[in-house]
Amino acid sequence: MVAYCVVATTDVAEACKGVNIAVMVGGFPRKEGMERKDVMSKNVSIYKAQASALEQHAASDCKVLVVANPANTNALILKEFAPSIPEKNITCLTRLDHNRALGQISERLNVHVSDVKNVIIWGNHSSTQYPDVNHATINTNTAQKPVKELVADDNWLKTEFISTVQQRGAAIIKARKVSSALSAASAACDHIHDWVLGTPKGSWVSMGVYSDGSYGIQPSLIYSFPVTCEKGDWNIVQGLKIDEFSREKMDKTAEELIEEKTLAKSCLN
Ligand SMILES: NC(=O)c1ccc[n+]([C@@H]2O[C@H](COP(=O)([O-])OP(=O)(O)OC[C@H]3O[C@@H](n4cnc5c(N)ncnc54)[C@H](O)[C@@H]3O)[C@@H](O)[C@H]2O)c1
Ligand SMILES: O=C(O)C[C@H](O)C(=O)O
Repeated sequence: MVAYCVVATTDVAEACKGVNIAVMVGGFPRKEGMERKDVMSKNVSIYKAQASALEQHAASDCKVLVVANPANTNALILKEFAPSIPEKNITCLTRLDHNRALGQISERLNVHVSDVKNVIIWGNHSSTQYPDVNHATINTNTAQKPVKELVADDNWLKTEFISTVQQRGAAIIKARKVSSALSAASAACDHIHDWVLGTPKGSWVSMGVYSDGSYGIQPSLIYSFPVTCEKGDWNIVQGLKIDEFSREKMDKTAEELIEEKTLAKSCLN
């Protein structure tokens, strides 16, 4: 028999005691008209305190998923102030953007969302993120076909598709006056599920992870990459061909993360 027990507490030490998986949703959320980095100073101090609590009280193998915005930079602050948690155990949520990209393609092609795979979200969970379908495929009855070939509209893929995914969070806030809830929770479950149990063979997902310099992205940023997961570990998918259009978009979102990192550091002083 498995015994479940929920501890509801406002004591951060008690909340972090012995945890193996920490999903960090606490924070000051973005309101209509704000960019995610506008909530930086409030969240930097929250993440500094929560990192220290995890550092002191969490299990040594604790896996951390930062959801609260600005998610990538909050995760970076958390990493700085929880030095004993391995850097591979600190991630942020871009799976929501990944799922949104799958959803846009599935609608466009009128196929089931589970038949679309290997989209990529590069970079920041912000309006500079780069949703990339260059390597994405669709399962048809007979074969796997490239999304680019089936959509057959490069202009749509390079403009409306990208901006719809980039702006989806803002569109939800405009419509609801609060940020996405169920889709974000579902994406957080997807992220942890695949991280712990593994990604299906031949598929990857997007996760915000500590850059090791792959694809020329500056190390020491939390940047969203395509990853495969196995036995509780993620690995960045290597060797994907990057064209000039993608390179520019990937660098632009990295630049924003470098700016956020500088801003976050200035908030700490
Ligand atoms: N990465 C993503 O894909 C994604 C998706 C949806 C929402 N978000 C972000 O997730 C966060 C939560 O969103 P929400 O709609 O649930 O917001 P919310 O305001 O309903 O919840 C935030 C919670 O944080 C708590 N909080 C405030 N200060 C705190 C502190 N110092 N320590 C601990 N907790 C504190 C608040 O009491 C509140 O319960 C926001 O930052 C939002 O922007 C991210
Ligand atoms: O956009 C936001 O601030 C909320 C969330 O990050 C989202 O993408 O829905």
